[in-house]
Amino acid sequence: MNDYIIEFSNVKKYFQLSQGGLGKNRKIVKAVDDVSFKVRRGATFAVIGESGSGKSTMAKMLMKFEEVTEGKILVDGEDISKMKDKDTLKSYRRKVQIVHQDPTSSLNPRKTIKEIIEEPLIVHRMGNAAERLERVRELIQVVDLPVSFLDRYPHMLSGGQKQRVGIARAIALNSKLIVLDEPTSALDVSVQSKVIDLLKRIQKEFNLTYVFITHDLALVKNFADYVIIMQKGNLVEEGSTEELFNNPKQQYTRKLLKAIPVIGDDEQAFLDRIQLDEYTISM
Ligand SMILES: Nc1ncnc2c1ncn2[C@@H]1O[C@H](COP(=O)(O)OP(=O)(O)OP(=O)(O)O)[C@@H](O)[C@H]1O
Repeated sequence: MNDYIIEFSNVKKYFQLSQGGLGKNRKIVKAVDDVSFKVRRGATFAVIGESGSGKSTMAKMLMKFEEVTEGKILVDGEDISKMKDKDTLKSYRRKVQIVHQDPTSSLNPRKTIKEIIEEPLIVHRMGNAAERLERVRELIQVVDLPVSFLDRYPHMLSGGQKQRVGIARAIALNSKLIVLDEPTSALDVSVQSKVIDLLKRIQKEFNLTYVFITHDLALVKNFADYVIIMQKGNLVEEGSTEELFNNPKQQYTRKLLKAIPVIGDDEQAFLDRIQLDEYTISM
């Protein structure tokens, strides 16, 4: 099997704006401009960049919510831009799932937790009702929530608990590739650490690859294996997390690293805890 689960080769995504100029003079936004990288299977691959640098556009292309303008994206060696028919797309979407930034807006408030986790199983016609219920019960326990939560509605859960539900839903179909779109930025620092612990544990358990989109460099340092830095649609630097933090080559990266806020006591405790969890079994 190929070591790399994702390969971006000279990927471009240009948006033509409907406003601003006519004909040839129509304005174009180069959201992603000639970007190439590879993501190793089982790794946590962080995509860092300021707002507007192209992170979400890359995730959308990976999930086939946007088409590439030029270039190639291979997933498991297959060129996803060639996937057009409904069935191929549907089976591709089983492979890649996303955990959204804000669990409050990403979980349907009118559905129970059981219905929310079960939804992808229904969409992909997995099992009968009894088998699905069995799977949902298993999933809620994987994310360390009690089975009794299945009858509750999202508003009855805390932010961290809701994000656990989002994670359970993302792994329901046994997808191996998960896009984490700022998965902890809407959570308190103490809750963040627990969600990161959970993500680390299930990554090992199910051999997941994470594409971790974030602004949070402090978190990247303790969570990611490999990092790319995006600026205005361009990939400006990449490397292993250690390499990049210890020896940044580009001025822009150095500027970003300098901008990591001085961390407060509870954040330091959070980072210490993450490091500690490398060596201990977390609950
Ligand atoms: N559908 C679209 N039409 C036109 N321009 C777009 C579209 N989607 C994104 N863009 C533009 O592409 C650029 C990259 O946007 P993108 O959302 O990928 O950045 P980002 O790094 O994810 O930002 P954020 O961290 O704020 O989510 C921005 O200039 C944005 O305005």
